[in-house]
Amino acid sequence: MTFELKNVTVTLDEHPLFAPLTVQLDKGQIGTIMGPSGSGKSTLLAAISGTLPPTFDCTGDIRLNGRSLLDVPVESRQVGILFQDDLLFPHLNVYQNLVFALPRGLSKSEQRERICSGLIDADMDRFDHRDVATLSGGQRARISLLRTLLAEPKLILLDEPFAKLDLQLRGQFRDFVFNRITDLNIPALLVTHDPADHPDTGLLIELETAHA
Ligand SMILES: Nc1ncnc2c1ncn2[C@@H]1O[C@H](COP(=O)(O)OP(=O)(O)OP(=O)(O)O)[C@@H](O)[C@H]1O
Repeated sequence: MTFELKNVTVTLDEHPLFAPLTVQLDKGQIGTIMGPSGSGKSTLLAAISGTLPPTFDCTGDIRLNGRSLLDVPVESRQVGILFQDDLLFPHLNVYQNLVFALPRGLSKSEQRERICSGLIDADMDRFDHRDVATLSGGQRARISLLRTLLAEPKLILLDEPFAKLDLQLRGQFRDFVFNRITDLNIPALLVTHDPADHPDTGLLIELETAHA
């Protein structure tokens, strides 16, 4: 199995935030995590990406492509994250924002080729020198996704990435994201409050409150 959570929960002062979770996702499959506010959805994503604050502990096992991630440092996990706030660097242009994400060791021409082909794919081929502050919400969202994908993640985590987009843009961007995940053939976990975000072929995962 490509991605597995085995009896995973996150504890704060030894109290579990949610009931132990077991999930399996195959390549290209999207798991939609739903649950009440404060149930631990974002904290679970932080445990998977390796960015859990030290006040929390993670128990159980998290496996990606056959190996446990628990002892793997954050920079080696190959887990990409997309948030509802895009976190683009405001003082850099589109190209400069994207070049940061590329794997190390590429030549300048390889960097340019990957970025240009990504921009064409995002229907933004002449935007490389644009100041990110001048982009529309939908354009920012696509650049932000592109930045996540250029890092060649083996798993992608989506923390309410559609929440701030208006209804029409939301549907378009959602399709764009799901198509890229299918093309890359990597598993993805999506946190959302909107059942409409759940793809028909996806796996619905409900976070349940832990019993005392
Ligand atoms: N750094 C922290 N220190 C202490 N408690 C925290 C910290 N971060 C989050 N929490 C608490 O952990 C719990 C889970 O928070 P989390 O953000 O994961 O919930 P969520 O399910 O993503 O919520 P929402 O749907 O509202 O975004 C909450 O009770 C929250 O207050």
